[in-house]
Amino acid sequence: MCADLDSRANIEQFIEGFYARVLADPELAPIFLDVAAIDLEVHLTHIKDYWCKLLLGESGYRRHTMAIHRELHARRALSEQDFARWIGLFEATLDADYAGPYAEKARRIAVAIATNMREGLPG
Ligand code: HEM
Repeated sequence: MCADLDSRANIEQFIEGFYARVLADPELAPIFLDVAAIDLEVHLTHIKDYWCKLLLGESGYRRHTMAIHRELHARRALSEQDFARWIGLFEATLDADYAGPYAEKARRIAVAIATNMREGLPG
């Protein structure tokens, strides 16, 4: 049976699965590992808090996501194709193991934020 994204434990597991795919992607992985040179553990903590805020209403995440992507975009332009890949991997992770109202909410939010983010970046 598929799990829903209705608890922190399930959201954390989903994010681990999503990042396994992102960091195995030949186009997206270098943006995280070379351009941003993330500290994976710190980054994953932020991402997990972010999705727990969006889906569960938790208040742990208080950072300026758009400004972070604007800075990133200035160093390495984030293209339409990059966003399509990001969404594709997000949805593939959902479709493999998750189902239910929270999983569908995550899908809708991810697509909406990706669209807004893309439209909010210059060029
Ligand atoms: C082309 C698509 C995307 C790429 C390549 C991308 C890449 C990145 C990278 C490299 C970072 C780390 C930046 C740094 O620490 O300097 C980051 C942070 C983050 N991204 Fe994205 N991103 C994309 C789309 C999205 C979307 C659509 C969302 C939301 C639905 C999102 C949410 C976040 C969050 C919450 C952070 C953490 C920021 C923090 O440190 O607080 N990203 N992203």
